[in-house]
Amino acid sequence: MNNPDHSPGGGGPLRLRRLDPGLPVPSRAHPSDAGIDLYSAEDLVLEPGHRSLVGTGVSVAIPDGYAGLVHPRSGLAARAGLSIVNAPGTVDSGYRGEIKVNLVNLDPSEPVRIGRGDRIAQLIIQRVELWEVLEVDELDQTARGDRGHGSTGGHHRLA
Ligand SMILES: O=c1ccn([C@H]2C[C@H](O)[C@@H](COP(=O)(O)OP(=O)(O)OP(=O)(O)O)O2)c(=O)[nH]1
Ligand SMILES: [Mg+2]
Repeated sequence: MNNPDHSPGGGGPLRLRRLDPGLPVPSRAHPSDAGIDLYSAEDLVLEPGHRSLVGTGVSVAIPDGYAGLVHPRSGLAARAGLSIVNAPGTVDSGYRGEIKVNLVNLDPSEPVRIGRGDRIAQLIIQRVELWEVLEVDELDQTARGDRGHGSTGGHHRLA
């Protein structure tokens, strides 16, 4: 359902260059979708367990204070086992090169065929805070302290 209150927000529009004019301009499938779908600039076959850095044919100028996150598409993940090695990939605001996607075939037996012009990933623009790092001698005390990685239990059914 469309949210009547949604607004473009942020510093949009996103300035984008097509390095490959043979591909469409990336867009959202629905106006309020979080992700802008990115196209593959290449034809390729990914064997099970293999990966490839795939061009999208676009570069963007994301304003400082924002980042682009390159997320997998859930349909391709469910149908074919296609994912992204470094999901979500981070596109820094200062980056002006081609956005590339490190695709991986996680299916144990079937190859994945990707055609030029297929939508292989989605770019989500998010605000980020550019905090400085301050080294200190001690951190404040908390109830959790240094306990993590399953310390609260609940994983007894998993091996
Ligand atoms: O999925 C991705 C992730 C990154 N990049 C580009 C944009 C990003 O700004 C740059 C660097 O990414 P990152 O900082 O994740 O990689 P790194 O290994 O730390 O490289 P660098 O030393 O260049 O920062 O690579 C992509 O095109 N696709
Ligand atoms: Mg980096």
